[in-house]
Amino acid sequence: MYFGVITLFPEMIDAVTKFGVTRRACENGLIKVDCINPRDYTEDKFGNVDDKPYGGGPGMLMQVQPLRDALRVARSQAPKDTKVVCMSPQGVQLNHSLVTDIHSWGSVILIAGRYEGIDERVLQKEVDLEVSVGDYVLSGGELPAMCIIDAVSRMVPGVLGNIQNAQEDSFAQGLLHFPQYTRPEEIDGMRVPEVLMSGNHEKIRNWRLQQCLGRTYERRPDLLKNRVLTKLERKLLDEYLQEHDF
Ligand SMILES: Nc1nonc1C(=O)NC1CCNCC1
Repeated sequence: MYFGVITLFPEMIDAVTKFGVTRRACENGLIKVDCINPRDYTEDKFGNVDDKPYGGGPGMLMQVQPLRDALRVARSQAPKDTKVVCMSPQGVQLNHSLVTDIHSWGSVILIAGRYEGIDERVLQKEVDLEVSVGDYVLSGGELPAMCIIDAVSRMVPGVLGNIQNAQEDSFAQGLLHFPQYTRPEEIDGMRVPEVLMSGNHEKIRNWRLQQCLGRTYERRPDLLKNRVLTKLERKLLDEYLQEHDF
C-alpha cells in the first residue's frame, strides 16, 4: 500500500513511520509513505504558501500553486491514477467501510492542509474525495491523514501479527468490541469474568458476541439499525437486555 502525504510538517508523519506496527510495515516494505512539502515548491520569493481570503474573514488560506506543484510531484512518485483525498471537516465521515475502500485502491495521496483551509480551486481540480475524521476543527490535516494511514495499513496482509486481529476489530464485524481482560485474575477487588477462564471456547465465543451486541445496543444503536440479527444474536441480545434491566 502506497501513501503520498502533502504536508507542511513532514516530521509529524514520523509518528506512523517510526513507531509501532506501521513502522515495522514500512521496514518490511508492506507499506510506503512519501511526504511532499508544498513549501519546497512555492514560487513565492519569501517561501509563503498561504495568503488572505478574498472577501475578508479570519486566518489565511493555502494557495493553489504550491499545492498544485506538490501534487504533481506526488503523482509522479505514486502508482498511475492514484486517487487524491483531502482531509477536511467538509468531507465524508471516515468509517470502516471507507477505510476498506481506500485499502482496495492500493495507493492514495492525502492532502493534510493547514491554516483556515485550502483554495477551493485545488479541491475542484485535484481532489477526488474530501474525508473527515469527525465534526470538529483541528489545526492541521496531519493527524487525520495518519488515522487513514494507520487504519488502512492494518488491513494490509502481514502488517498485523495475526490477520484475525483486523477481522475481529470492532467495526470489521459492524459491532463494538467486547471487553477484554489480562492478568491478574483479581485486582482492587475486581475479578475477570469466570467464563473467560472456563476454557469452554463456545461459551467464551458466545459471551463475547453477547457483549459486542449489548455494548453496541447501549452505546451505538445506529450500528444495529440496519443489521439483521441471527437467531443466536437475537437470543444473546435479549438475554443481555434482560440482565441489564433494559
Ligand atoms: N475534522 C477534520 N477531519 O479531517 N480534517 C479535519 C480538520 O479539522 N482539518 C483542519 C481544518 C482547518 N484547517 C486545518 C485542517
